[in-house]
Amino acid sequence: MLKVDGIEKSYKQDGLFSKQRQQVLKKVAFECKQGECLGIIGESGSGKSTLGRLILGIEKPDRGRILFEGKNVNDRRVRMGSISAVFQNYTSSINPFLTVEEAIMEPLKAQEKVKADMQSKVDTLLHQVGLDSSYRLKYPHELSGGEAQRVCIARALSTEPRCIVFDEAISSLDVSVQIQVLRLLKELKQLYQMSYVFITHDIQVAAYICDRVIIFRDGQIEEMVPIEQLKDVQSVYARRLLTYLITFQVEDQG
Ligand SMILES: Nc1ncnc2c1ncn2[C@@H]1O[C@H](COP(=O)(O)OP(=O)(O)OP(=O)(O)O)[C@@H](O)[C@H]1O
Repeated sequence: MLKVDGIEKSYKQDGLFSKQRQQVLKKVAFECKQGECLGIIGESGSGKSTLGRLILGIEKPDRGRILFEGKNVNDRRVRMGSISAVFQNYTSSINPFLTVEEAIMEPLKAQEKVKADMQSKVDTLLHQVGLDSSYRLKYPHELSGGEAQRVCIARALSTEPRCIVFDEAISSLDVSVQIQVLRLLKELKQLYQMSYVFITHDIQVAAYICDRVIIFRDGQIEEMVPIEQLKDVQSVYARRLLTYLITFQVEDQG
């Protein structure tokens, strides 16, 4: 369904006259199957978000290609309505001047797919993310973090995408809200048979929702494992990273 084929990406390094480029992604290749949740775990700065932006077509790779159902995501028509995103920063993801209803309908308007029964569609989406119709006319500043992120999920679902990229999408929520949202995402994935690319630094979250994970290191795939084999990763780096993340999370929660 989603095929990342040998992509490379570099950015110009800081400094007005610098000609040097930082190679952020190096020959990254993998596939995400239909209905699969593929986790991307890696250290800060390893290139996870860059990879997410390339999958979403927000930026283009220097080399290689990303195919969605055999077609290049560089073409807006290929990704529009088919690939959605939910980012960490839910407050800035929603236009503060739009009501919840308008925010949810925004992607459909962009697709010129606004229909007469739009209100019932908004109600259905709100219901699916655990919010009732009374939220329709609220503004983002009237929502809690968890509610705002549910609205972002409803908006991402509005076009009935076949793939959603989550970039640290639940990291800033309280742990209890994280669990609710994760349950919700699992149910929705099953309901719509969607694929998820789930970028996270949280190993427990990955263990809960992902079918497979890619351990990312310095812009490259270090290892790719089914979630049930996560504790058996082979490379020394992957083992160290996982141990570090688990220790960090346990300390963080204790
Ligand atoms: N638009 C950009 N211009 C220049 N450099 C960039 C740009 N975007 C990312 N980078 C650099 O690319 C590297 C990878 O960044 P990226 O945000 O993809 O990492 P990450 O793994 O998502 O990190 P984090 O977990 O902290 O979000 C970093 O060194 C970053 O400074």
